[in-house]
Amino acid sequence: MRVVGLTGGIASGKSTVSKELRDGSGLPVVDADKIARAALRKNTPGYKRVLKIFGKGILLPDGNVDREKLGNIVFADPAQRKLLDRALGPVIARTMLWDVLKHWIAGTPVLVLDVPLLFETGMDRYTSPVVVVWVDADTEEERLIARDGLSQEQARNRINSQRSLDWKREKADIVIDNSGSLELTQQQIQEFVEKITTAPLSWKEMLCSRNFVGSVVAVAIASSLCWRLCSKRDA
Ligand SMILES: CC(C)(COP(=O)(O)OP(=O)(O)OC[C@H]1O[C@@H](n2cnc3c(N)ncnc32)[C@H](O)[C@@H]1O)[C@@H](O)C(=O)NCCC(=O)NCCS
Ligand SMILES: Nc1ncnc2c1ncn2[C@@H]1O[C@H](COP(=O)(O)OP(=O)(O)OP(=O)(O)O)[C@@H](O)[C@H]1O
Repeated sequence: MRVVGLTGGIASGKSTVSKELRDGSGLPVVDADKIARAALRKNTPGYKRVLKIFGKGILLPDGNVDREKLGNIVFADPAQRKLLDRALGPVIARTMLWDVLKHWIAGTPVLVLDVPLLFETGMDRYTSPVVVVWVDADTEEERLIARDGLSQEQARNRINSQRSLDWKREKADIVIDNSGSLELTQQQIQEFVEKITTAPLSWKEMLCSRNFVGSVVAVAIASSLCWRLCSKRDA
């Protein structure tokens, strides 16, 4: 299975690109933001861990986490953000791993992991190619403010809580420049989909493929059975 990493900055257009990959090209996408949202749902283990750290002050009257309030706390203070990352990181990582495994078992040929913190968490080591959705800094800030109704300070805090988009761009295998129109972005997506669905498998992808692992396991079981039968017969 080819596991493609999709990342970028906050509001750079990852969801826009991943929606196009899913709906336009039929590629399955594992969405880390969606998993993170589920991990904070009321009374889940993630919710309980976060509540222990941040206290009941981050709750809405109905007991759900006030995401805006928690966001304002963690994006204004790196130490608080680290606490949240430590509480939710393992829960998110476990769910993602499980999702990848399900796709591997089902024989999915190409899977996209949409992970905002792909580089920051080191997950880029397990994905290839790594696709970075890039926009210039002014456009990123404008789109973030327009989408989430944030003040400029709130938007800057959120942007600065991640590695810069230019740094991510340097580390990318493929860059999608989403500073222009959606049509221009769609053209780039089509070119990249063509590349990832037709490129031959690397040796790492072949070693991890379901068929290869299946064959190794089958040979191991068969030789162990043979060995047992032969040693019984000789005894
Ligand atoms: C702080 C929270 C409650 C704010 O919720 P809110 O609805 O305002 O934002 P949302 O979840 O839609 O995230 C928007 C974007 O913020 C950025 N972001 C989210 N968490 C982090 C983080 N810990 N560090 C840096 N950037 C982050 C991402 O680019 C993400 O796409 C929420 O972001 C959260 O629970 N974050 C921790 C989980 C996490 O690390 N998510 C990223 C998955 S890799
Ligand atoms: N090419 C584009 N032209 C105009 N607006 C765009 C373009 N691409 C995305 N947008 C808008 O910019 C905003 C941010 O895009 P999107 O939500 O896809 O970013 P994201 O990287 O997934 O954000 P986050 O990191 O917060 O999850 C959205 O309101 C989206 O509609």
